[in-house]
Amino acid sequence: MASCWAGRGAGMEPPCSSLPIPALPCWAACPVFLIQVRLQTQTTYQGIIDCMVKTYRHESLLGFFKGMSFPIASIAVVNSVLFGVYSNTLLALTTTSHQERWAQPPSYTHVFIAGCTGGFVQAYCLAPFDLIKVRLQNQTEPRARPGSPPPRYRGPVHCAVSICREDGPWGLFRGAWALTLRDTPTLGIYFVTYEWLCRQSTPDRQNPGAATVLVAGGFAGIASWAVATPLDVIKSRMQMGGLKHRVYRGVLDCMVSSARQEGLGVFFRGLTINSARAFPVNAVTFLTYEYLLSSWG
Ligand SMILES: C[N+](C)(C)CCCC[C@H](N)C(=O)O
Repeated sequence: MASCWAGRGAGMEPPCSSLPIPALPCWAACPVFLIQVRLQTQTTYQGIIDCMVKTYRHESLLGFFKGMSFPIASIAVVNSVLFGVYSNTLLALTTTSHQERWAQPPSYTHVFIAGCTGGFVQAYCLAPFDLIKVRLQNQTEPRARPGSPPPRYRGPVHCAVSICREDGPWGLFRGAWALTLRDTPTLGIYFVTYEWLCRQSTPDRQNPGAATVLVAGGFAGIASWAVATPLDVIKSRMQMGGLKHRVYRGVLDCMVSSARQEGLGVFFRGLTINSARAFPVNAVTFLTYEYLLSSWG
């Protein structure tokens, strides 16, 4: 069996099914994504509970799952790009193979550069999926209730086609620059936090155990979301530009006018809910990554 799981003592087995693991936390995380996006882009809610109650009253339980089928389908692709670019950049920078990664750990600078590179590349793969998710999640119309005005987008494909028709194919990349600014440095921080926590809690040159990987992955997610939230707010607002929001001239314009109108607190909207979601999602993500690396690497 894989090297990562080998040196950890008798009875330590890798998880039996690795690929389907992220599916469950992803679906469970849908309502959290929806609340986060609405809190960040709409001013009608007083907080998490208020947003949940209003969404439930107006759109029923199904309302919480709006806009997620498409991004969930894309998660495998986006994560493969991120982790693939990250580990290959690290390989190119350090010439240490995956198997020797814990015995000859790369420097934190190399981990940071590889994380930033992965973040930069994945941002452009993620951009169209994320745009569609944000647009659909911001539709507050109840589903198919006779007599009520129809929502602007009927589903992810209709949303993509409408954006292409209105703004051309590049319209699918609206907000992509803010997304790149959000993900490039914060994914560097993500991988550095993970590596640091693993190394702190594992004896020198040994592979981290499954519990260590889960905890380190969870905290890496929280740390990177804590830093990313201000730009996440800006990204979501720019993606909504032209719909419920005014069109911003750029990232800076969006930052300045949001802060002027709503105060500095605007940059931390969705932080609590993001962090609560980030722990389990990223714990499972890293466990799956380590398992796959050790069995294929
Ligand atoms: C860089 N940024 C903070 C945006 C995301 C970092 C973690 C990515 C993970 N797929 C998640 O959804 O939590």
